[in-house]
Amino acid sequence: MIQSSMSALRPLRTLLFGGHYSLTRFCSGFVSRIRYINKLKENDAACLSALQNGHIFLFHRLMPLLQCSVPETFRPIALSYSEVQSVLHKSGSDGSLLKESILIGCSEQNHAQFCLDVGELDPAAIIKNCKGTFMDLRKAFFLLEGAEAPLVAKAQALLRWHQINRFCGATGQLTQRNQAGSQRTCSSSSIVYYPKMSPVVIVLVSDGKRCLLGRQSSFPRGLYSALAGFCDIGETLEEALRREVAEEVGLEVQNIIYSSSQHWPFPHSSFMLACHATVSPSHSQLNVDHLELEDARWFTEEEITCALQVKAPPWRDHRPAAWLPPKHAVAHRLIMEWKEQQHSNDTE
Ligand SMILES: NC(=O)C1=CN([C@@H]2O[C@H](COP(=O)(O)OP(=O)(O)OC[C@H]3O[C@@H](n4cnc5c(N)ncnc54)[C@H](OP(=O)(O)O)[C@@H]3O)[C@@H](O)[C@H]2O)C=CC1
Ligand SMILES: [Mg+2]
Repeated sequence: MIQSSMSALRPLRTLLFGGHYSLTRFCSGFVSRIRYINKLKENDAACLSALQNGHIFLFHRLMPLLQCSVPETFRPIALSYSEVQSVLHKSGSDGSLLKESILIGCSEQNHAQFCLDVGELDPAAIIKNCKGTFMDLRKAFFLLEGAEAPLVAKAQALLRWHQINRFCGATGQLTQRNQAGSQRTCSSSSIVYYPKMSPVVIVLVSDGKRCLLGRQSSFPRGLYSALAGFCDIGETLEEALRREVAEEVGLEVQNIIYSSSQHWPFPHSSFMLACHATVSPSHSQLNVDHLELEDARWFTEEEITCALQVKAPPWRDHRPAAWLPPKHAVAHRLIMEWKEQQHSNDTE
């Protein structure tokens, strides 16, 4: 089903070193992969050839095709070009759809990776032929392991971006994509459009002994998370963060410390910038804006430890126990970092 890594290396070597590659140079895997992806974005013919030797992840109306190996363990299915050709053929398509595949990356085994939305075709035939299932990303994202969740999220974000950027905002004309799908151009206005992410700040506020979590009414029952909000045009990260906390809970934060970032596929494609911040205990009185948040409250370390043990909301309880975002979410990372910090404070 999956091509051997040696055969997939050939196009990469030829492209980078014109066939006279040096093994020593080639062995710097990370740099080679990055440059390979960059070449594929610039060179349509090379990208088409990489597609013929690459791995393709199928989606149906933005739902990834997943295979369940062990109960509750899902993986995206990597298909070869000929396998997708055969699947399309069996679904009554002539295979020309394959050219619409979008480049998403390059595996550590040097397979160029692509995604393709087959939303026009009957999903039942594809599911039967691939022995998989198309699953809503909101559910799939949390069932996938390690590096596969961000890859699937990136693929879905790119597919969505292409679906909603078919026309130029200035001329109303159709835009054309390059083969990699890394940009779209309007031939009439010459405007080049690139895939976009919306910057979002997310912050775990601490008063020294407790951390602040909130929930929107749209969250699953009992789920609490760090405060988050979209950056306005012209704002710095720090300004957006101070504004969001002031708007949502009426506090003025200090000591902003950057933690990490992540691409987040919801609601569309967000670039989460995660930070820690503090307020003094004497200025920790909350004034929650209930138009934005259903609830916000301070959690002790003990309460956080309990909440981390709740795996899913206890549906029958009238007031369900609080539970926290899963490991994939940068909010989870902020909470774990805060917990560690509490321990190092105790041992100082
Ligand atoms: N990865 C993680 O750990 C976490 C991720 N998140 C993500 O952060 C995102 C932002 O948090 P949230 O509290 O909802 O944000 P906000 O507090 O900014 O509130 C969301 C509202 O902001 C308005 N808005 C402004 N700019 C945009 C934009 N570019 N795109 C969409 N809406 C915009 C919309 O209002 P209107 O509808 O009135 O136009 C929207 O309903 C969430 O979508 C969530 O998925 C949140 C918590 C944890
Ligand atoms: Mg918010």
